[in-house]
Amino acid sequence: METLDNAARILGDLQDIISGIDPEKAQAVLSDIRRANRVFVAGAGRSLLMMRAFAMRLMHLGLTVYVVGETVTPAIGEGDLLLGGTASGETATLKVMAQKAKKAGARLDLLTIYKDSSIAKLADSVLIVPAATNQVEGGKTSWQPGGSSFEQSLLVLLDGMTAALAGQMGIPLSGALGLHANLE
Ligand SMILES: O=P(O)(O)OC[C@H]1O[C@](O)(CO)[C@@H](O)[C@@H]1O
Repeated sequence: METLDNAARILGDLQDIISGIDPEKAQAVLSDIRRANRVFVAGAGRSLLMMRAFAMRLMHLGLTVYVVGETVTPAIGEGDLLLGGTASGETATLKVMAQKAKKAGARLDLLTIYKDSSIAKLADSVLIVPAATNQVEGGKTSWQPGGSSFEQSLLVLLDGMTAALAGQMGIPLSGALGLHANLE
């Protein structure tokens, strides 16, 4: 039962976190995704895994999307969007990517907990995910390790965004898997 009690506690936390997200800011990111020539997603560790999952869904919807760091990911430039996911907003590798993307003329949207973080300060648009980490930094402290509550929130938020995007593009979600990899 301990496992299921913990899972239920996570679901309760997620409910609070998701309901604390600004819907207008979420729509702004969604509009940026639709407007972009190409979308590049980036992050580190488990945050990157969640961004990867979102990239797959954007591909399913027919958008041109790349994961930064993949061998086949091309140069970013004007008209493109770099969408970063980072709990701390301070991860060094993502900061360098953000700086380079801005220099190349791309737009930078960031999903993070901290609006005053150094990567958030570089961003054109910041969507705050009011999760917590296990660091004691002024605000909340999570009972879970590292950025777990942020990472879980990211997956749920981005799946919600996928459904909204599909609706706005007139694509039935149930039929959105036609482009899914057939070599697996
Ligand atoms: O989400 P952030 O703050 O960029 O941190 C990423 C780090 O967090 C982790 O995803 C673990 O929670 C690590 O794998 C990674 O190093």
